[in-house]
Amino acid sequence: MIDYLHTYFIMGSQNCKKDPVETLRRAIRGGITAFQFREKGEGSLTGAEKVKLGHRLREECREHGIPFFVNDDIELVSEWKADGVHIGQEDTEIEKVRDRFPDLIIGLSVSTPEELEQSRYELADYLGVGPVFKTSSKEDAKDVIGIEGLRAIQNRAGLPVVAIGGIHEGNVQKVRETGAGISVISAIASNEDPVSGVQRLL
Ligand SMILES: Cc1ncc(COP(=O)(O)OP(=O)(O)O)c(N)n1
Ligand SMILES: Cc1nc(C(=O)O)sc1CCOP(=O)(O)O
Ligand SMILES: [Mg+2]
Repeated sequence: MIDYLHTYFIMGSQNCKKDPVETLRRAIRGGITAFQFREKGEGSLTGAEKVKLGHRLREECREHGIPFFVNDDIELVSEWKADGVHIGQEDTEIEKVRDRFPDLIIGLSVSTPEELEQSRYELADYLGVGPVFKTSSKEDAKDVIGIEGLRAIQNRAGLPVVAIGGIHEGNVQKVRETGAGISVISAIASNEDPVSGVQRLL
């Protein structure tokens, strides 16, 4: 595993109980190792408001040495001087992203061994694999793959993997045992106290 994948927090304002900048600040205090800005879905910001919030979250990450990832939108990579981007199977093709940003950290979503084989996954730096468990944070989530599904992709890919989907303090140990990193939205963003939300995952 790459260090930054250990405890990877994903969030947009639509996920937060409190102010998003304060939520990220607390998550950083708790010990997250990477952050992805995913402003997406019902209640999310768009346009100038999204760009402005992205700048504030990016600044928070920079101050604390936390890698900042953009979800989906490669047009905002340069605007925010992001460290990386995370793309899925339905987003901009990885070939195009790698051509345009040779030095960017690129994460690619993979849900099944078949998807893996059909992807140019060797162009990615890491794979986001899931949903490992049932999630309510992504409307169009694919079928749950479980720990076995996670291991099947890990064994084939030979790339660092971060697991995603429904990970919380009650099941995190099973995921940690696979050697994958963990990425979460609700276990931190929906926690009344994001500091302890992170610490319970560590
Ligand atoms: C670390 C990580 N893994 C997987 C995803 C999901 O990406 P995608 O399939 O493109 O879905 P959206 O997040 O864009 O709805 C992710 N964002 N991060
Ligand atoms: C953004 C995302 N991608 C997934 C995938 O399976 O690719 S599951 C998911 C949502 C993760 O949120 P939570 O930690 O609240 O379940
Ligand atoms: Mg996507």
